[in-house]
Amino acid sequence: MRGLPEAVKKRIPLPLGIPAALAVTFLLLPLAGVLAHAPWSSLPSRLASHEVTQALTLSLLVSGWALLIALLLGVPLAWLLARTEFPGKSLVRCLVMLPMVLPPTVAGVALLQAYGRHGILGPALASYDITLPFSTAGAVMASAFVAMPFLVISLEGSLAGLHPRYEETATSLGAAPLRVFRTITLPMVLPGLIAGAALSWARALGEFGATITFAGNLPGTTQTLPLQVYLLLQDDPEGATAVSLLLLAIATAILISLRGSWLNPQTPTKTGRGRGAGEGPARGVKPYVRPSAGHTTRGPATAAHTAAPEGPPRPPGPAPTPHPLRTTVTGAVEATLNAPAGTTIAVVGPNGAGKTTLLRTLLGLTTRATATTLTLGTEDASHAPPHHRRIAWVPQDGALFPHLTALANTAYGLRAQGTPRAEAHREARQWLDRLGVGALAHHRPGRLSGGQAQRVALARALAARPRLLLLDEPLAALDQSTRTHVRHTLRTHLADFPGVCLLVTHDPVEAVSLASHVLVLENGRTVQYATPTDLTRRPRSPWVARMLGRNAWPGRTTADGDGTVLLDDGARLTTAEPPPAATTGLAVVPPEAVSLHTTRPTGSPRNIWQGKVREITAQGGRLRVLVEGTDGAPETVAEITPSAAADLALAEGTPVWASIKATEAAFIPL
Ligand SMILES: Nc1ncnc2c1ncn2[C@@H]1O[C@H](COP(=O)(O)OP(=O)(O)OP(=O)(O)O)[C@@H](O)[C@H]1O
Repeated sequence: MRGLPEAVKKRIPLPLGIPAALAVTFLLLPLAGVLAHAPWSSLPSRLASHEVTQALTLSLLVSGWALLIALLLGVPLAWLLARTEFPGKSLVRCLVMLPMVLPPTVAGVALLQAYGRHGILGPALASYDITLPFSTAGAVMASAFVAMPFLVISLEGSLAGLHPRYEETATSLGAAPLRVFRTITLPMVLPGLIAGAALSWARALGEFGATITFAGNLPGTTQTLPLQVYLLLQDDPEGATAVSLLLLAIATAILISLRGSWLNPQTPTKTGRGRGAGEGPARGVKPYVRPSAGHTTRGPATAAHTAAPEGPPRPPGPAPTPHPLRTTVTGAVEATLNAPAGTTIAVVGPNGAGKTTLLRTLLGLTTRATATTLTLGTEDASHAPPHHRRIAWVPQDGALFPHLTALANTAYGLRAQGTPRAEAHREARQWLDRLGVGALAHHRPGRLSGGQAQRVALARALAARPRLLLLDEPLAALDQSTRTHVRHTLRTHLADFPGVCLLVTHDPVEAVSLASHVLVLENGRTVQYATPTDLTRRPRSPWVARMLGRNAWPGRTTADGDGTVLLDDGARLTTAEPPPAATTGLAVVPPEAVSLHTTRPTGSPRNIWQGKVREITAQGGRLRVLVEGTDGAPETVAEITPSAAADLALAEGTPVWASIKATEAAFIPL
C-alpha cells in the first residue's frame, strides 16, 4: 500500500473487506491444499525420476519454442496494431484475443481443422512429409497459439503508452526506422515486452487442453508436465501433487521476478510534461508586452557578440554551411517562407491554428499538409524521407530519451548519421559544455531539472548538425526564472546556428525577443509574416493585436473619409489621421493610451465611452484594467499606474469613462 495517503491506508470498509478476504481465501485454499498434501519426504526422488525430468525437459523445450514463435510473430504484430491504421484492425485485434477466451480444447480442434491430416493445410504439409498433429512441433504450435496473445496485448499496451514524439524526435535526428525501433522503441517498451514474454512463456508452460487435443499425450514427444499431472492423477495422486508443486514453484518464480523493478514503467523525465492530445500546460495569450521589448535579428555581426559569454567561440564540428530555407506548404496549413540562413521565425497563432501541423509537415511526419517545395540550402528536400531531411525538432518537453544519459542523448544524431562512437561522444560533450550542462553528461533525463533538460534537448538538436531547427514552445514547461535563463541560452546559441529556426510560441515576449520574423497562422492560413516591429505597429488581425496586448476592434471607415470608424460593436471611433474612406480594417489602440475617469471627462479626447471595470490585473509595475463597455461601447483595456487606480478607487464593477485621444488611435486597412 505504499504511496497511499495515511487515511486511506487505515480504513478498510467492511462491505469491501469481507468479500476481499473471501476472495483471498478462495485463491489461497487450493494452493494450501497442494502444499499440505505434497509428498515432502519422497519429493526429491519423485521429481528426479526419469518420467518427470523427461516431461520437464519437453515442457521447457515446447514453451521455449512457443515463446520464440510468439516473439518473432507477435512483436511486429503488436507494433502494427499500436502504431498503424489499416483496414480490419479491430478484427485483427479480436483475432489476437480469441485464443485467450476460447476453451483450449476448442483451440485444439481448430488447430486440427487447419493443420490436421484433413485440415486446410494438412494435405499440402503432408506432401512435404510434414505432420504436425501428435508431434512435438504440434505441441509447440498448440502452446504458441494460446500463449501469443499475452505477448501481443502486453506489448501493444506498452507501445500505445509510449508517446510517438520520442520516435519522431529520433527520426528527426537522422535515425532510419529500424534504428529508431532498435534504439528507442524497444528499450522504452522493454518492461512491457519482458512482462508479456514472461506471461506468454508461463502460459505456454502450463498449456494443456489445446496440446492434448492437437498433439496427444505421447511420453517423450508431446507429454509435457501439465499432461503428466493429468495422467498421474488417475494412478498416483501423490505424484500428481508433486509435479503440480513443481509447476506451482515455476509460476511463483515468474510472478516474483515480474515484481522486479524492470516491470515498473519508465519515468521519462522530470519534465515529462508531454503533450499528447489535449495534454500540456494551460496556455493563453500573455498580457501586454511592450513593443520596445526589443528583438534579435541574427546574423554574423550579432553572432560573435552574443555567443561570447558562453562556451567556446565556435560550435564543435566542421565549419557550418549556411542553409537558407525556401518552402511552400499547402493543405491543412498554407504558408510560404523564404528566409535567409540565420533567421529565427516565431510561429504564433491561436490554439488549433496549425502551428504544430506546419512543423510536422516540414519534418515529413504528417500527410495532412504537404511541403510542395522545401529547399534547404541548395538541396530540394520536398520528397526526402524524414530521417534524411536533417531537420531537428525539439518538442515542447524536450523528449529526451529516458534510457540514455545526457551525453548519449546528445550524441544520438551523430551516431545515427554514422559518426564513430568516440568522435560522436567527444562532439556531444563539447555541445553540452557549450550549453553549460557538461557536468550533467552522465545523468539520465530523470535526474535533470526542467531548464537542464531543455538545454540538453537543444544541445542534442544542434549536435545533429541540422539544416533547419524546429522548436515547439521550448520554454512553455519552465517556471518564470528558469525561462529567463533558458531564453538567454537560446538567444545566444541561435545566433550561431547556420540555418533557419522556426520557433512555435504562445508567448509574445518569446516571439519578439527571440525572432527576427513572426509568422502568424490562423485557421491554417498565414495572416501575417512580418518583423516584430512591423507586427507591433501594424497587426493585421484582432488576434495578433490582442496577443501583443493592444486594443483591436474590427470596423469600417465612413464613406466621407473624415477619420470616423464605425466599429462592428456599434460604437464610433475618431482617428486623427483620416484613413481611406469606406474601408474595412482594424482600429488599434495601445492600452497605455486609454485614460480612465470616474466622471465624464471634458477637453480634447474625442473618443469617450462609458463602461464598468470587469477585471484588474498587475502587469509589471502597472495595472491593466479591463473595462466592459455599456450602450454598445467595445471592451477596452487600459494600462494605468497603481496610484492612478488608487486615486480613482477602482474596483471590479466601478463605473468608469474611458477616453482615447484621436491621435492615439490607428486604423489598419485589412
Ligand atoms: N492528426 C490530425 N488529424 C486531423 N486533424 C488534426 C490532426 N491534428 C490536428 N488536427 C487539427 O488541425 C488543426 C491544427 O492543429 P495543430 O495541432 O497544428 O494546431 P496548433 O496551432 O499547433 O494548436 P495548439 O496551439 O493548440 O498546439 C486543429 O483544428 C486540429 O484539431
